[in-house]
Amino acid sequence: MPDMLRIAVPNKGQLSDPAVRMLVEAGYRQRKSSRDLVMVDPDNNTEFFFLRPKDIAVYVGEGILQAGITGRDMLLDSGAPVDEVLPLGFGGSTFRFAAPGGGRMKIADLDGKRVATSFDGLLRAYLDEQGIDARVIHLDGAVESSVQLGVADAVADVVSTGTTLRNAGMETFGDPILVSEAVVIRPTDAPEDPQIDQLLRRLRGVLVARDYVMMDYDVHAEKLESAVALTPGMEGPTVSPLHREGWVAVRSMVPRKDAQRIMDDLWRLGARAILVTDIYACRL
Ligand SMILES: Nc1ncnc2c1ncn2[C@@H]1O[C@H](COP(=O)(O)OP(=O)(O)OP(=O)(O)O)[C@@H](O)[C@H]1O
Ligand SMILES: O=P(O)(O)OC[C@H]1O[C@H](OP(=O)(O)OP(=O)(O)O)[C@H](O)[C@@H]1O
Ligand SMILES: [Mg+2]
Repeated sequence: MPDMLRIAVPNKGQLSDPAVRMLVEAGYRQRKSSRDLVMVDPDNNTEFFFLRPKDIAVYVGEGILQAGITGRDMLLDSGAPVDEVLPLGFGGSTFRFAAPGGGRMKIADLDGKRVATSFDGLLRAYLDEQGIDARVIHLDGAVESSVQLGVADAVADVVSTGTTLRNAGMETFGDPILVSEAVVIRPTDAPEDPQIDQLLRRLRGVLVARDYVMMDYDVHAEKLESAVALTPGMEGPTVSPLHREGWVAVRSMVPRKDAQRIMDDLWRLGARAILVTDIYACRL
């Protein structure tokens, strides 16, 4: 038996629940209480450590844990020797500048100003790259209040819906510094690991099961080529004979978001008995 795989999972914050949900969908056991710090899953020879999202890159970078789930923004902010190996499609956000009256500001206006953030590493790197000489004020959270309270002139912060900024009377300006989402990270130059490959295959399977549905339909053989052009599938659809002269049954994966439009198009083409079902799990 190989050593137990050790994986870091966010213990709180925006990424915690969706990360746990995804691991459960991938067949892993998860903690019962939000106070548990460690959870052993003997069936999968895996141990999960519940850690602060910002610390996860540090643990993985030190090689203590073989992989972790964190935000791309946190990974880059940490400067730890870790690589992003799989984007996970949740925890989507942008990292942006904002200030009162930001609508009329440019990034160059930050020269000589104070900018508050919880992501010093990211912000400093960006300011240096842009050649802007601003003072970085580190805050642990609730950064949006800093301007109103007079400790900063602008902020660089995580923006999702923009509600928090709006409520603080601020507007974003400049291009986003970074577009982020939850990602799986591994130590830089980590060796091949069959257990990690299996974890990643399972997570990719969850992503596909979420994004795709299975579509079945019957169509006249004469229309098969046009129908298949609408539902090309992953490696070509399965076509089986029907017990009805001149007709075939087709089965193909289609993107979930396009399913209704494809059903309409197939119907117009003369396809019938069009069925859509969820994919519970998959390995492609
Ligand atoms: N409102 C949001 N919507 C989506 N993703 C978000 C949102 N806020 C933060 N994130 C993302 O979630 C990740 C974790 O951020 P979160 O704010 O939960 O951690 P945190 O507040 O710094 O954690 P803690 O303060 O508990 O250490 C980051 O990658 C961030 O980009
Ligand atoms: O654009 P919005 O949809 O309003 O979301 C963005 C806010 O969400 C996060 O805060 P969180 O709730 O994690 O609090 P924190 O300041 O303690 O990190 C982030 O730091 C922003 O403040
Ligand atoms: Mg937060």
